[in-house]
Amino acid sequence: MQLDIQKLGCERDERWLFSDLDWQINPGELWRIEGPNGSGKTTLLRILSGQMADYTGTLSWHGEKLSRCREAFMASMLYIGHRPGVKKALTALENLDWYQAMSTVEEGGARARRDACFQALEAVGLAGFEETPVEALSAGQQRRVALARLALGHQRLWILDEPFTAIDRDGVRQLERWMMAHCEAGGSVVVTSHHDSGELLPASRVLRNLRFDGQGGVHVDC
Ligand SMILES: Nc1ncnc2c1ncn2[C@@H]1O[C@H](COP(=O)(O)OP(=O)(O)OP(=O)(O)O)[C@@H](O)[C@H]1O
Repeated sequence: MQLDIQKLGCERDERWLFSDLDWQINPGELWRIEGPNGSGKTTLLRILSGQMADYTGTLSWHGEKLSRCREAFMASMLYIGHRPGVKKALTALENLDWYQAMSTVEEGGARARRDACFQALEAVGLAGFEETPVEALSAGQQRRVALARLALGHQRLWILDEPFTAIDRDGVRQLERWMMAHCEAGGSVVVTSHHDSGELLPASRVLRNLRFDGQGGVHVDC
């Protein structure tokens, strides 16, 4: 087991968004989180990714309470929020290089790190835009800079909030392929999307669904 969620609950403005949620995220599973606006999808992802502590219940990572293994958990998890989360004054390459420097153990030095960033930008279709300031990129390209972190990363658990936003059809398919390949290689993905979940995911054997009904109820695929 990877992430074990027991009796999870979150109250906002005197309304329980969800309560008593029991759920397990195992290696090889791709969880699609669905639900109406305001039902609590982003809140759930913020809790899972360790950004929000205002909840009831217990989260465990590989059998250990998250509060006791936070550092190991944060090193194993990649969160990309619904905003691109990139620094607009920096170039695409500088953004990725900075992210790499912050998040990984130095392997092979600065040159190897830079080469990996070039490859990641190429993988998301941004070859030739490496030295472009992010503020001069389109919304979809900015999102692609953020998603390039998936190509760099070594994290087992991906938590992605609305990653398809502003991405064109080819980009959506590519991202779907990455997510499925990640799970088939033993990783896990949790993803929210208002997008009709593309074309590839619905047929994937790794797909599971968690649905908010908008009235405090959550339905988890078995
Ligand atoms: N910082 C906050 N303080 C208080 N309430 C908040 C805060 N952030 C979100 N909420 C409330 O929590 C509820 C759930 O918000 P959340 O963003 O999790 O929903 P969502 O399902 O992701 O919605 P959407 O589909 O619109 O992105 C909303 O009613 C929202 O008003």
